[in-house]
Amino acid sequence: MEHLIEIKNLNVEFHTERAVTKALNGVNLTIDAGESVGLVGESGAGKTTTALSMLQMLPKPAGRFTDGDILYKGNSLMKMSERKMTDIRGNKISMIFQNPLTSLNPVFSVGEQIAMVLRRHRKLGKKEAMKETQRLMEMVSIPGERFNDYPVQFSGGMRQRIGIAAGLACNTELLIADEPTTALDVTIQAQVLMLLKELQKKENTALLMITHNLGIVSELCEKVAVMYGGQIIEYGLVQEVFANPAHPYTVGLLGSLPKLTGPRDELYSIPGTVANPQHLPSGCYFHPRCEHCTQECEKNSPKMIKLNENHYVACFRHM
Ligand SMILES: Nc1ncnc2c1ncn2[C@@H]1O[C@H](COP(=O)(O)OP(=O)(O)OP(=O)(O)O)[C@@H](O)[C@H]1O
Repeated sequence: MEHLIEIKNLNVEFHTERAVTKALNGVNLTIDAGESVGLVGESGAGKTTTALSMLQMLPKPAGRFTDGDILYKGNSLMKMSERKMTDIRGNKISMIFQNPLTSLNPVFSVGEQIAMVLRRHRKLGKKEAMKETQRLMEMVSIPGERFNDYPVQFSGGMRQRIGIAAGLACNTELLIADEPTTALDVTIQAQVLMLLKELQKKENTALLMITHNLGIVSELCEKVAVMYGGQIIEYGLVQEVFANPAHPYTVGLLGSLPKLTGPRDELYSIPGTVANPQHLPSGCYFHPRCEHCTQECEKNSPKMIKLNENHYVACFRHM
């Protein structure tokens, strides 16, 4: 079956006057139609860079693809003309950001902004676009009469729901949500996430959920990809990976979650600091923090291996 998205050995660097940051170091990931995938890992692991690469929106001139490819339904995004890419961006692949105020333009009403997307990508006329915008706003429980209100007139939770409506405006095939609820308080967070899940299922949109929050992944996603040092080091069905984490880093991430039931253990935190992408270690990037580290781990980089149909890991302990 053709994948909706196939990221193959993706390498991205950021070149600044001071340093070269190796943000992505051979990312491999597939997303199929309608599938929901959680992308997790500590700050700096390369999650946002992976997402921006899919939209060909790396900050320029610092961001550079140095190797690999991204296929959208079998076609290379790297080789695509800017015109075709503009059509895919915001139409087939959309992104919801952490703070929707930065992606919503303050000088246009929210209705106008969604309508603009519809007119451009779905070629709707003015009246049709307005009607469709109001339908979308109501789908995320914002009254259609608020079409002419400006972003500042909405609460944070409402703005994020508008972000979701805008993200889904064009029969989007893949919605990328980058920490979409961290700026919201917990009850509103839960509402926005439930809505996202509901709409994703209803519209059969694939979802890439970028988050630090493993609880969100277990609620919302079928699959999970764990990132470390610009690589995916464990991947599989959420139930399988969370029940039997195979990479010591994933074990650490899951161990650092507070338990709601049972005896209260000390909260575990992974020793050491996140790999520095300006000075990556030799061998397995996690080895300086790993309690199972051997000489092999210091020297060589582990390849991703299949543990079973639903579970893959890159760690010498499993080879
Ligand atoms: N425009 C840029 N210029 C230079 N370095 C950058 C730039 N954008 C990102 N980086 C670096 O690339 C690495 C990966 O960053 P990225 O934002 O993808 O991580 P992340 O996993 O999304 O982190 P977070 O969870 O904090 O958002 C980091 O070391 C970051 O400092």
